[in-house]
Amino acid sequence: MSSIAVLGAGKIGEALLSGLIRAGHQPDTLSFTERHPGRAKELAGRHGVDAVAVAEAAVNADVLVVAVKPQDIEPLLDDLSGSVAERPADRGLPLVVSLCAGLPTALYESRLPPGTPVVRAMPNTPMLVGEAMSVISAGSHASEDDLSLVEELLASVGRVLRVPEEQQDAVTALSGSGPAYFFYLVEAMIDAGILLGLPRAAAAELIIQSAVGAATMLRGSESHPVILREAVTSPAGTTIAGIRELEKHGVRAAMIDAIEAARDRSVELGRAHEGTGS
Ligand SMILES: NC(=O)C1=CN([C@@H]2O[C@H](COP(=O)(O)OP(=O)(O)OC[C@H]3O[C@@H](n4cnc5c(N)ncnc54)[C@H](OP(=O)(O)O)[C@@H]3O)[C@@H](O)[C@H]2O)C=CC1
Ligand SMILES: O=C(O)[C@@H]1CCC=N1
Repeated sequence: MSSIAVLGAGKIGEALLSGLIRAGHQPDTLSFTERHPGRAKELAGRHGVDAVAVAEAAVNADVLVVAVKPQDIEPLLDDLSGSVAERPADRGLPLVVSLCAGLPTALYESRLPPGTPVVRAMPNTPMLVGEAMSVISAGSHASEDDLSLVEELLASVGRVLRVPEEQQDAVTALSGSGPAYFFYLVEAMIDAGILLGLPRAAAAELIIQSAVGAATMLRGSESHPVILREAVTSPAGTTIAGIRELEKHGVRAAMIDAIEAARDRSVELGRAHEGTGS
């Protein structure tokens, strides 16, 4: 089994560690790096995984998963480029997997030793419960074996799709950020229940179970979401009265604009590092 080091064990890095352990990866094949000793200790205790220095991970791990904020990538790349170059020849180059929104594989390739294989991956937080949607793209030195290894790794915590790298900003907006939009809608619907006088716990149970039921129907059905929605929408009934308000408030257009803005931000995060390569 490949040894995997997660560089930056924040929200998504910890979700990955936790998802991999849940999926049966042995904790002694995993490690992570963190800037704050307190957080490193807490995580090591929670998951039974070793906290290591970036230089140690860069020399020893087979796979380096980069999970820092895009704004923090420059110092990490500086550290990595020196340390990866110090790997013993018989270890070969590590496979670098970037989870960072917006950052192209070309950025890593321009800063790491020549030939370093890089895969860009965009997972999402449902990997915590084995239901991630992860999307992967190969950089110019990543082989089919590299891509398959990342696919296998991420398949242990959810579903995986391959796309050409130019689609990754759109992917980031749709499935990377997507869970946040569902959580936002659920929050808003629970608030509506409170407005209508239901206890918060009851409103939450009604909406969460409805979300799980709707998601299960979407996954299991050959039907388009429109057909499923029409089946709920009775003539002169309650649902159409609600749908009319959603249309009046431009909720569909707002969702399209929101996802377009997220895509644009992903592009912008990548552009911030243009010209920093050697
Ligand atoms: N959250 C999500 O749903 C998803 C996030 N991503 C991507 O994952 C990346 C991380 O996001 P997220 O987990 O939300 O962010 P977090 O800020 O929660 O996690 C990043 C972690 O990396 C640490 N860190 C920063 N620099 C270093 C370094 N040089 N060495 C070791 N640790 C370091 C940070 O420490 P400190 O606290 O000091 O900043 C922080 O704990 C981003 O690039 C994001 O685009 C991708 C898919 C989904
Ligand atoms: O908000 C972000 O930038 C990250 C990337 C996708 C989900 N969270």
